Amino acid sequence: MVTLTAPASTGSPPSIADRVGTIEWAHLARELDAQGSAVLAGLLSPDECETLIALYFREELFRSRVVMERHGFGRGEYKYFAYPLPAIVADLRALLYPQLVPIANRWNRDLGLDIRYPARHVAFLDRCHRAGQTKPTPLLLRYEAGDYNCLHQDLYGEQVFPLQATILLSEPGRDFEGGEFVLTEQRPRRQSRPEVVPLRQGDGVLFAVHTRPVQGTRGFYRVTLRHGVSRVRSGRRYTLGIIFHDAQ
Ligand SMILES: O=C(O)CCC(=O)C(=O)O
Ligand SMILES: [Fe+2]
Repeated sequence: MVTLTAPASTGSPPSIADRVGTIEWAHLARELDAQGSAVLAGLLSPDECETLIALYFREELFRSRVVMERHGFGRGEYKYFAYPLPAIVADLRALLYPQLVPIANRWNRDLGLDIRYPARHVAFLDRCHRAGQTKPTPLLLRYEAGDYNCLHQDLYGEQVFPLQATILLSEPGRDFEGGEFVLTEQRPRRQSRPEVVPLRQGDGVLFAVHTRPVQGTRGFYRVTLRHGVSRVRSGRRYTLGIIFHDAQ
């Protein structure tokens, strides 16, 4: 886990760029290599979380709403932002991406894949758009008591950036109970490994979208990841999802 420096009590919190800049990316990369996920503690302030939750009710900001039960995805709902993204969402997406590119490129090399990612997010989006993936994928999710999110992978076409982020906007214990962020890792010819990632309000979790390399005794092998959310027992839970590829 990487803990970000708490904003000074006077003045405004540091910009997203300053916060992303102070993250110990080398440490985070080791965590991602070891576990397939890593926590960014205190990525957003409580005020920023509440502001993002309030956006959920501004219909004009979104391109679509998905009721998960209708598709067998679980229970609860989410909304995909339309372009232009709200500034804080656009900033997180554009600023986290370049930090993740070296990890993504190394993972592809270790998996024997030819694809490499450009240093800037606009260049990767251009690649997505040319492949017909033009719709924005950042989303807000909302869960109430009894809701959950089935294990899944956020793939939206052949263009895939192999890491993504989810930020918990609600405070566990106060706003909701249950609703844990869960990852599973399926290893070749072995049973799946579950991992629950404890998060507080404002914490982000970075994780592999679909596959990642794991160092074995005879080189790297590929594991398959899925993520989801256990049942919310009470209250309401909101998250912000940042996916770096666009959708068809
Ligand atoms: O609500 C969550 O914690 C998971 C959200 C999710 O599936 C995503 O961000 O892609
Ligand atoms: Fe997801």
